[in-house]
Amino acid sequence: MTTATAESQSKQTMGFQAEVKQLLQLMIHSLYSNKEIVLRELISNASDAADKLRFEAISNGSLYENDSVLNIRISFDKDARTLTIADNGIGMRREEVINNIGTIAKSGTKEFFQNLTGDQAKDANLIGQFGVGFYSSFIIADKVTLITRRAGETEAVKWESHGEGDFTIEATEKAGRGTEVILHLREGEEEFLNDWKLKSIVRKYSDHITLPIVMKKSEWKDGENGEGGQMVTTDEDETINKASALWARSKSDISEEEYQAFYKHISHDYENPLAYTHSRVEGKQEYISLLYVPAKAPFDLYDRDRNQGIKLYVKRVFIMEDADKLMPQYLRFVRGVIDSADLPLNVSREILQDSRDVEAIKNGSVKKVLSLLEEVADNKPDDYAKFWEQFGRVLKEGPGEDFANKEKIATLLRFASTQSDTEVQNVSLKDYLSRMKPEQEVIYYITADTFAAAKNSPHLEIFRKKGIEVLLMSDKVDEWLLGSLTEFEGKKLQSIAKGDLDLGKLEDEADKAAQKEVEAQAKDLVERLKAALGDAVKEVKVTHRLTDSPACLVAGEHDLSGNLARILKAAGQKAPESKPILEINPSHRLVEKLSAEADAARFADYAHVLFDQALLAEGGQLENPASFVKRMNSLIL
Ligand SMILES: Nc1ncnc2c1ncn2[C@@H]1O[C@H](COP(=O)(O)OP(=O)(O)OP(=O)(O)O)[C@@H](O)[C@H]1O
Repeated sequence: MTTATAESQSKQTMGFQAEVKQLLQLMIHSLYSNKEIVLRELISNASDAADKLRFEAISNGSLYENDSVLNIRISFDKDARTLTIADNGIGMRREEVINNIGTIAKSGTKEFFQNLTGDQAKDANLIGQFGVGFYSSFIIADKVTLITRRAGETEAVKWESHGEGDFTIEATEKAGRGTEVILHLREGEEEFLNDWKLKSIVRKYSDHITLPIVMKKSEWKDGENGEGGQMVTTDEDETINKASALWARSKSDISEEEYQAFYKHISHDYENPLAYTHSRVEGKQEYISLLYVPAKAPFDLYDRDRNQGIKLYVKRVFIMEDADKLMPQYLRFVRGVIDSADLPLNVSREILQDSRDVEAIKNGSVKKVLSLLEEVADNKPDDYAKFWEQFGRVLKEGPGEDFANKEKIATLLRFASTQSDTEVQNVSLKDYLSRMKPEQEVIYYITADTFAAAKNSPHLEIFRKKGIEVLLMSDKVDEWLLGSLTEFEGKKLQSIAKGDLDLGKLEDEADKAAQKEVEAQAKDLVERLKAALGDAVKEVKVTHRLTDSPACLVAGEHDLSGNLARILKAAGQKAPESKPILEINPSHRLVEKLSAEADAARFADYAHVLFDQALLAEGGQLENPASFVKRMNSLIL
């Protein structure tokens, strides 16, 4: 990944990975107005390094090297124009420095770069989500020196770069373990050499960091001989943040701003969260959870390999960040902290996997998030609409994944419907039930590849005529959802494009008698069509659903819908072969014309065209488009 050109045994110059170069350029330009984040990012890294040391030291106490009071120290040197952020955390070995600081090893890097638009405001937001981390240093520094020693090792490493194309790396000495980042400030960045200003930035961004952030105290010194006084730095240390785990504090002591700042710290998001829930659970399992729902979906929401989301702590000690064990996939957008009082400190990923305690914590946390969403849906519908737009498609994975909470998730789902006929998904199943006709027994829906195909589907004709609402489903995940969500509050969900259409009590006896009569009259035609279409269809029937279109295709009651079969095929999966049923509308002029056609060859052409059109109307693809065109032409001429 990096190209090494050895300059000497001890000092090497190496090129940044191409993506790093690109990111550096972009970042310096688009985040320039956001300089303060540099401190936030570097403090955050220092705090992670301390967490890692604490965790490793559980099994190897000697890593503390007689220095177990962990902290972060910030200092500046006005004359040298440097700002230094130092920690006594885990530190890095030479290869770690090269791998961590010279390359971007994150999942989703490619998607990230593809998403950049060149629009500064939009890109700044994306870069924020991606997490600029250490590289943000170059927003305010034209040279960065990093000196680090891994806990337990003797050799230290010095890394240095101007943030352009390359960096140097060489061996050095460092007494204490941990990392020191020295920013050589750019011209015009003097505010970072101001004691008061630095402290106010640190307080703003890092109050919730659990480590003490220490700076030298400064005090006012009067001038001598009547000259003006000035602030001078003393030798005394001062802790400038609250340094307590925010989630462990009592709710009433935490301000809205602190909750928001903490969210930004753990999520690297620029925006405030949409909602959060903070609770202390006591009883069999004791734990604290502070869980946030973001306002915006991250660019890698659909990347199933991402493992971030929930940080697990045991008695304030950071253990790991592993969304999988603590949140189900369908809630993978949730960010936050879970701090258990019962799990062993040396808990490993394997233990987490099988732990009943962890399962209980997970179940409890899922309930909290679902209740939070319910609360937002009930009390802040505009916020819920925003949530749905960002995460609705992910939540739709829920009923298939989380059987125990199926009903609860179902009440949170929103759909587009024929009620408003717009693409906006804002109809809940409860709304639907409340609008159902008194005689209506099931919830009707249609699935299609696109919203337009669903909305314009011929299958809807009878429903529109009778004023019966139908849910319009066109997200890919809808088919998966409908596989597990088959009823809601005792009412079955029924596809209007599958099986025989039985409108039950929505039809009166006169309707049914008229239908029977049409069927009897079309019996001959149906037989001729079956013979002409042969294997292409499972059956031919007189429709019940169409009023304006000549024909439509319907899947058998127990067959896959045409839409699902196409999704599976596109995904390269084998779908069970099932032939569609062709339903015809004998009162349509085209069908009348077909019925009157005595010439067998022309009749067959009409029959195939009718079938192919019905397939096209529902978003399907013709097996043999050329023969469709040929037939159409022969009929036109
Ligand atoms: N002070 C530090 N001590 C030890 N390791 C560090 C330190 N700073 C950075 N690193 C290492 O360098 C890696 C890259 O840091 P960087 O800030 O670029 O990204 P990150 O922290 O992994 O991601 P993000 O900032 O998006 O959370 C870190 O994951 C960590 O392994």
